[in-house]
This record gives sequence, C-alpha cells and structure tokens, in this order.
Amino acid sequence: MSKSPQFDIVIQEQQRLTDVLSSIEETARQNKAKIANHYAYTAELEKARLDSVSWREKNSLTFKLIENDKFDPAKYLTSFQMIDSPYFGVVGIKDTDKRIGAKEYLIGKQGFVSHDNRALIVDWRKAPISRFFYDYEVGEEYLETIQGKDREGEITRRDTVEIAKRSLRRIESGADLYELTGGGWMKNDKQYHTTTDTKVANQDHRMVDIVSLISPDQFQMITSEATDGCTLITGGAGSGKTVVSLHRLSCLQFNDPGRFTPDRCLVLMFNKVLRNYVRQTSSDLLGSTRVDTFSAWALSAITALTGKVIKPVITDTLTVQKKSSKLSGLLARYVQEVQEPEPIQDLWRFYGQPYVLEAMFGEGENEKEAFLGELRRRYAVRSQAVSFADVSVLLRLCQLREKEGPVRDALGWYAHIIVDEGQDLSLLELEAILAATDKRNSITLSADSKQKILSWVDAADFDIFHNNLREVGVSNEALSVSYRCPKEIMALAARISSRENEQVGRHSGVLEYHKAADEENALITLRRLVEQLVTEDPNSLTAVICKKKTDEKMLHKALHGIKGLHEPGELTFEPGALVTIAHQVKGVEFANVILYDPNTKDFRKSALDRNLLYVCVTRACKRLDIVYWRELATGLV
Ligand SMILES: Nc1ncnc2c1ncn2[C@@H]1O[C@H](COP(=O)(O)OP(=O)(O)OP(=O)(O)O)[C@@H](O)[C@H]1O
Repeated sequence: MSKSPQFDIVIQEQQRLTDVLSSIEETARQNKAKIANHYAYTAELEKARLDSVSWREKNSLTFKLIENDKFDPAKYLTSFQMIDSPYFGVVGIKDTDKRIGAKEYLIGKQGFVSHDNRALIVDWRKAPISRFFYDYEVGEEYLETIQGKDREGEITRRDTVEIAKRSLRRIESGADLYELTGGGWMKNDKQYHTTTDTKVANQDHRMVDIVSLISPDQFQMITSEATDGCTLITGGAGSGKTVVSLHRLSCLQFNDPGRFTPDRCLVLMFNKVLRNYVRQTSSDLLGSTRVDTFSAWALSAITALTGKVIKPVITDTLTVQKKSSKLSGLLARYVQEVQEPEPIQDLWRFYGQPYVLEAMFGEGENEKEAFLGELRRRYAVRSQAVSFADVSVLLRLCQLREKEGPVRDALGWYAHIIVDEGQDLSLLELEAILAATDKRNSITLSADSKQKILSWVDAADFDIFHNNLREVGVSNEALSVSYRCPKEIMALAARISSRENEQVGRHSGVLEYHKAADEENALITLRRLVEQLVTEDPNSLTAVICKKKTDEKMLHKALHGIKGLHEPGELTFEPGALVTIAHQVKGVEFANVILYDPNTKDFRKSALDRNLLYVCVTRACKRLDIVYWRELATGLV
C-alpha cells in the first residue's frame, strides 16, 4: 500500500491543533470545576444561614453570600463555542521589540484564553492583531499601534487553515495548497476557491460567511472607526456590499457591546428572498439582531408608535405618487398645521391637503377630484384600507407626530441600522430609517445605482438623501472587485451596465448562448440543460430566470418531472433547480443561472430594464446560459 507523503507543515499544524484542542478541553474542565465549586460553596453558605439561630450570624452570612455572588465565575468564564473549527488563520510576525520577537497568532471566530492565561486564539474582530492577518502580505513590514504602543516588524507567515469537526482538512500557504483527500494529504497549486465551492460542499446555498477571505479594503471598511453617521458602501454586483455590512455590524457589536446590543441593531433587506438568504449567516454573526424587510419593519414600527396593527392591501394605482420625494417636506408642514388624533384618519387628511394633491397630480384635475372623493369617503367611514405604498407615508407621519422622544423599534431607538440595496428605497423610506436611529445616526447603507429596478422609486431620491446626509455625517466607501461572477460573465455585465470601472472577476466560468428556432425548441433546450446541470452536479443550485410571472408558471410546467426541481413558491436554497422571475433575485446568487428568452420586448432600452438585465446575469457564480428564440435584448449581443 502506498503511503501518502508527509509534509512538515501538515505535521506541525496537526500538532498545533491537537495542543489547542486539549487546552480548550482542559480549560472547559477547569472552568466547570470552578463553577461547580462556587455553587457548592454558595449552597453551603445558604444552608448555614438557614440553620443559624443568631441574627448576627445570619447577617454576616447574607453579606458573605452577596460578596460571593459578585465573583460568580459563570459570569466571566465564557465557554468557547467554536471547538469544531477553532481557528482559520495563522499569522506570523517578527517584531523589532526583542521581548516580542518571533510570534504566531491564531485567528478565529471567537477569542480563546486558556486556563493558564495564554491568549491562544484572537477573535478576527480584534482589529489591531487581526490586521496582521487581513492587511499584510508575507514579507511586508508593519507599523501598528497595539494597546497604546507602536510596534514594528515584518510579517513572516500568513496561512489559511480549514478545520472541520476538530480535524485539519486544508492549509493554504503562499502559492501552495495542502489538502486532505481520500488518498491522504496532497500538495497542489493554490486555486481560486469561491464561496460557491463551500456552498456546494455544504449542500446549502444560503450566504456563507467570509471571515477567512476578507480582503484588505473590505477589512478597512469593516473595522472603520467612523461609528457615528452614515457609511455608504457602493460597488458593483458581487463586490461584497452585503457581506461587508454584516461583518461591519458584527465588529461594532464585538467592540462596543454596551452600545450595539442586538435589540438596538437592525438589518433591513430588500425582499423576503434576500432576507431568507442571509438569515443563517446573519444570526451566526449578529446573534439575535433583527433581520427583516423594510415593509415588515415599517409595519411593526407603526404598531410601536400607535398601538395599531396594520394589514396592508396590495394593489394601489397611486404607488408612484405616494412614493414621491415631494411628500417629505409636505409631511412636516402638515404636522405643524393640522391636528388629527387617529393615525389612519390623519393619513387620509394629509393626502387631502391642496398642496399635497398638487404635488401628487400637478395639473391632473380629474385625478385630483377622483382621489379627493375617495379620501372623503374613507375619512367618513374611518377606512383602515392602507396599501403597501401608504406604509412609508404613514410611518413618517407617525414619527413626526411623536413628541415624547425615543420609541422602541421605531424612533430615535437604534444604535445601528444596516440598509441593503438602498438605491431602491424612496426618500421617505430612507428618512424613516434615519429617524429610527438614535442621536448618533449610525447607519451602514449599501447601494448600487446600476441595480435600481423599481419603477415607482425616483432615481433622484437616493441622491437627495445622500446630500441630506451631510448634516449627520457621511463617509463614502467603494468596493471595486467582483468576487461572485467569473471573468466572462463580468465582461458581459460591464457591457450591459456600461460601467467603465467594473473590475472583471478573478476566476473563470462558462458563458454560453443557445439559440433555438422557436419557443417549443427553446423549451426543449432549456429542459436538456437543466437536466444536464442537475445530473452533473446534484449538490449545486441552478436558477432559471425569466422576466414575467406568466413565463415562470409556463417554465415550471415545461420542467415538470426533473429530479431536484423545486416546487413553485418561496425560494429555498437547497441544491437542485428552481424557476424564478428577475425581480425576485436581487441580492442573491446561484451556482448556475439560465436566463430564459431575454428579448428586446421584455428588456427594452430603458435604464430600469438594463439594470434588471444586469442583475440577472450577475447572479451566476459559475455558469451562465442564455436560452433564446427571439431577438436578444440590447447588451447581450
Ligand atoms: N473577499 C472575498 N473573498 C471571496 N469571496 C467574497 C469576498 N467578498 C465577498 N465574497 C463573495 O462574493 C459574493 C457576493 O457578495 P455580496 O452578496 O455581499 O455582494 P454584493 O455587492 O452585495 O452583491 P449584489 O450587489 O449583487 O447584491 C458572495 O458569495 C460573497 O461570499
């Protein structure tokens, strides 16, 4: 039997892991014993107090119990949760200070101090030390201030290790990759390992954390000291805006837990699909912090402000008018001039003001009259029929009416809010979010103007809000490398978006066009492709994306019976294949995307359609297939 080769680095790292694991176990054992001793002593004191007949002795024992409780080891001995995968990074330094000299740090998702008081693992959020890992290359000289002292030296090592179920699986060291395979440890050249590879291996296609992969510019944004005011993160599709925002909040919570408690933090996502996509990772990074859609949060904020539970009806023909930025200033004027105690009646009266009607309809006298008539009817019958478009107006109105100060979950409350996909929020929505933060207005806002896809939101709103943010302070950060899509797909995306500075992806993938003679043949091609992709790699996830809801149903029928095809309805991120529409996929990603029939009628030359096309093609992590039978939309040819 041939023996697998022995690599020194693997032997050393295995030994290190064994030492760290036994130290973690010994520390846990000793901590448990300390806690048990403490409780035994407490029980002894309590019994003695109960048995005592002298009040003087009872008092003395009560005092002892109070003192004893102050030193309860359970309060300060936090248990180490990451034993299966205790660290992911090894960084070596050679410090010019001889007392420090050569030293290696292990970087993990939780810090660990052993029973004999050695800091064995450093939490990745402890910036001064973890910066050695994230910010420097091997051979680079560093100059850092750590605990008030300037430190100089050279980085001697920067390796990434993968440990699963307490065993070492992989080491990336410089250009070398050591990997445990079925046949033992192998050494290969390092290849670009995408987060999709991790998803395929885990058979779970929701967002994965990137702590071991964070780039230097991402690390700077994540650990930025600007904790007050707004941090605006811009960047093209797949540049890491969402993951950077989530990791940034995780850092804030770690470094200032008293201020950024989970109940004072909020993460707002574009839609339910994106919320479900990030939830697992966000709860690992952010604990019980609420992650929700804007609408769900806004409804609960209205309840917090008014005590009313609102159930919006979906259809509203006046969405564009109700999302108009002009309403923002008019709400402030109305609140000054009119008093109306019932919140929804207040909303109908607001819309009925002449200056509001003017702003909503301009010269359109007939529309004004019709709307006014409807408002009078609603006011008379005390109608509660609020639409989704009314929600942000109502929320802002309730916030402006509130005079008492902070209201939990609704006004002046949050220490930090993350807003993802900010370009698709209206001015009123953005203002409501800002008003929900406390005096320090701490927000991370991510946005990409080339991914604005909602027709009822005015593109100028985001710029107005950005301009207004100057009052609370705004720092602008830009991400420029796309991590999601392969080169070929990014080159196509850059053509669609006409984005000159779009940096092409770092890895290669597949981009293929499949022209069919007619719809029937296009469906045959589609079926063949889906079958092929699902069979070739049953652990990956393929999304078939079309423009219209009616096509979604038709495609589902055409693919019926394929093994691994997801049921229609809410998207899940299990392996297999799914059919969805373009508007659902913003913010999420799939290993393979098949874009079905992106023709010139469905994707016209308008900016919105171009943006939607850009969103569709940039969802693909490995492979993009375009199946078509009509004239291809501009940008795709
Ligand atoms: N430094 C990195 N190294 C490797 N992968 C990364 C890195 N940063 C982000 N990624 C991966 O790139 C993908 C895109 O990240 P993310 O969804 O945060 O981008 P985004 O800018 O929000 O994209 P979009 O605008 O399309 O929503 C994810 O799979 C993420 O895990």
